[in-house]
Amino acid sequence: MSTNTPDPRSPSARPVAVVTGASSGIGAATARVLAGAGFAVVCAARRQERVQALAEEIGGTALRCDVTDPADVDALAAAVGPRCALLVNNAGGALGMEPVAEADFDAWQQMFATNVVGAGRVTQALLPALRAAGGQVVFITSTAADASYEGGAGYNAAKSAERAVVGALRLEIVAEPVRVVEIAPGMVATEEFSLTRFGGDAERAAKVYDGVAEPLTAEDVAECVRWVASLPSHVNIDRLVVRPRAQAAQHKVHRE
Ligand SMILES: NC(=O)c1ccc[n+]([C@@H]2O[C@H](COP(=O)([O-])OP(=O)(O)OC[C@H]3O[C@@H](n4cnc5c(N)ncnc54)[C@H](O)[C@@H]3O)[C@@H](O)[C@H]2O)c1
Repeated sequence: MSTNTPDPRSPSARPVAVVTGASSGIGAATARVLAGAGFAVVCAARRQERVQALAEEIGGTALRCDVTDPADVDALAAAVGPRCALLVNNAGGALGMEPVAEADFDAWQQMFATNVVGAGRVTQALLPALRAAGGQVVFITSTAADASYEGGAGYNAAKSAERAVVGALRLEIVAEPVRVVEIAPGMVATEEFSLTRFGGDAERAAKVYDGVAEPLTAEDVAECVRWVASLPSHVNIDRLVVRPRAQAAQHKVHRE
C-alpha cells in the first residue's frame, strides 16, 4: 500500500470502497465518482504508478493488486481492514476478437482468470469486511454476457460465467446484509479496452466504435455504480443493463 495516502483501516467517517482495475477506464472513473460521493476509495490495480497518481488526485489509497494473484488479493484484504462498504469488481476485459477457429486459448484462460476467478477471489477475500459493514458488491459484467457474436466466444463466455457467479453469490448470502448487484454495460468508449480487445489495432477498434453513434462513457457507468451504492439497503437490484441508446448495430459491426 502506498505510504502517503490515507490508510483505510484508520478510524474514519468515510465508508471504504474498493475498486479493482482502477488504473484506467471504468475503474478510474468509478474511483473518482465514489471519492466525490464521500467514500474512502482503495484503488487496486496492477499498474502502481498510474493508480498512485489517481489515489493522490482523489485522496484515496493506492494498492498494487493483480486479481489473479492470491497473495495480492490477500494483501488487499489485509489493507482494507475489517470493514468494507462497497466492492466494485471491475478488473477484466477482452483479449482478442478471433473466431473460434483461430482462437488463442491462453487469452481465453486469461479472460476467465480475471473476469471470473479474479472477481470471485476478491469477493471471497473481502466478504468478511463486507458483512461487517453491511456492504455491497457490484460486478461490472457486460451485455456480452448474454450475447454470442463472431469473434466474441472467449469474452462472451467469460462474462457469462461471471454473471453466473453473481447469481450464485446472491442466493448464497441472501440472508446476510450484503447486497450483490450486477451492472452490465453495453458499449463503453474506453481506450484501453478497445485496444486490448483489438490487439492494439486502433483503426479496427475505431471502426467498430464508429458503428455506435454515441457509446457510453466510463463516467456514465461510474454514475450507475454511485447510484446503486446510494440506495437503501433493503432495495435489491439484480441486474442493471446500461446501454447506449444507439447500440442496435453493435453485434452487426463486430463482424467487420
Ligand atoms: N468498454 C466496454 O465496452 C465494456 C463494456 C461492458 C463491460 N466492460 C467491462 O468493464 C470493465 C472495465 O473495462 P474498461 O472498458 O474500463 O477497460 P480497461 O481496459 O480500461 O479496464 C480494465 C482494467 O482491468 C485491469 N485488469 C485487467 N486484468 C487485471 C488483473 N489481472 N488484475 C487487476 N487488474 C486487471 C486493466 O489493467 C484495466 O485497468 C471490464 O471488466 C470490462 O469487461 C467494458
